[in-house]
Amino acid sequence: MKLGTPLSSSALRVMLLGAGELGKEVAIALQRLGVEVIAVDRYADAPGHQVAHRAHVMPMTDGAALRALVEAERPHLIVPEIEAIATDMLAEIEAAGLAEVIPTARAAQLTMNREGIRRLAAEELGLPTSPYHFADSLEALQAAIDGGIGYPCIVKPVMSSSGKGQSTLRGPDDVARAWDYAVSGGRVNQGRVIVEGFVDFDYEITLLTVRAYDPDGEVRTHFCEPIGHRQVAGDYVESWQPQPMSAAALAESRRMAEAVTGNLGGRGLFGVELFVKGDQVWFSEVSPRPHDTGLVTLCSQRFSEFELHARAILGLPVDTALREPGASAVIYGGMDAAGIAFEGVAEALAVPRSDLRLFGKPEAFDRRRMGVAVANGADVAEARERATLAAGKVRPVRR
Ligand SMILES: Nc1ncnc2c1ncn2[C@@H]1O[C@H](COP(=O)(O)OP(=O)(O)OP(=O)(O)O)[C@@H](O)[C@H]1O
Ligand SMILES: NCC(=O)N[C@@H]1O[C@H](COP(=O)([O-])[O-])[C@@H](O)[C@H]1O
Ligand SMILES: [Mg+2]
Repeated sequence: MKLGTPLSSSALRVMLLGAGELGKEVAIALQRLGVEVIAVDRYADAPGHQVAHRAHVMPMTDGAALRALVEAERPHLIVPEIEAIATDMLAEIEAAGLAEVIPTARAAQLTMNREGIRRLAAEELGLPTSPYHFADSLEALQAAIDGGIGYPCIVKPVMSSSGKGQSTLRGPDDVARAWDYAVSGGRVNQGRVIVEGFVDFDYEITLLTVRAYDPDGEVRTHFCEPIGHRQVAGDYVESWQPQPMSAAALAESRRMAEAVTGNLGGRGLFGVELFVKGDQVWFSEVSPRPHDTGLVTLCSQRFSEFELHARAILGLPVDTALREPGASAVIYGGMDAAGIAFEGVAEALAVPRSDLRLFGKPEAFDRRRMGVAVANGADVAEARERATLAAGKVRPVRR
């Protein structure tokens, strides 16, 4: 893949489908390599729009509109960034040779919908997962729970992320509410949910896994150090790297990550989500792109997950080395308001070895992620303490 000069006839053009906080960092990494970046999202002034060469606003679930934009912009690479895209159209675009989809159109299709990736992992690859069932109605959901999934269990829309539409059910009284929330709260309403048996794990990790070309032209799989994280209501609030693990659990995690990313194919960085109890590991899901919990790599690795993704998709070599222990802590909007301001930033940055990203989202919601604090420490415990302290100093306020 030849790098050129942006905005000239030699430009290498990359289109990001989704331009949130993760896409913003990918755009910056690409721009540092002289790539022309076209950022697309469902709303105006998304974080990635603000750092791209061109910005477009459109419903990415509209296949015809997506194709028209690709034909107009002629990107060399299309990089999905969010779980709400007309992936069947991506397959058509790839088949027509209009652009290359990262990592592949098939991978985007399979991971965009929980059913695709879960059936692949559990039924084709034989990876251990939670027990699960899919349901198209409240009655079918109740029947699946009564038929073996039991309580506690977790219900999620088939197309969603960051915990949207997800609830934990403790008993029969919770079922109707969980169904209503799932069909109204997903990123795209498919009228279909997954119900999963609750896995009683000791801890959960994201294993960032990179498929990248070696100098000899072969695709090789590289692993980052495992990232531990804490989730509240299905959304990550804190992550750290490295997560200590037994040698057996780490080996099993890598085996499962290699199996699933190898099947999905293509090149780029993947976030493989795994649950761990002792030496036992369950596959949960995988993002074929940078992962929110991987924001910690902005401070903990020699190259962040965003730089690794950029390098891998451009066909360049990667280095997944940890630099030093680090942690990240999320800053939420804490209110519903547009054009908010941030107080306490100086105090946050006075925390030793800390840094901050404020994403610049035009509108805040109570539980919308608006920024993140990262910090290093002598060990993970110190890094976590600092990141959480720094995040807590930042106070979103109405202007
Ligand atoms: N079967 C399960 N058993 C126990 N905990 C679970 C289960 N499924 C999900 N969780 C918890 O909920 C979190 C979010 O679930 P999941 O990753 O499926 O949602 P998501 O909406 O795709 O989130 P994201 O996009 O942030 O990855 C998990 O990281 C885990 O903490
Ligand atoms: N877990 C997936 C994830 O973190 N995705 C990140 O959140 C953005 C959407 O945020 P928004 O809902 O605030 O617009 C996405 O665009 C992506 O950057
Ligand atoms: Mg997840």
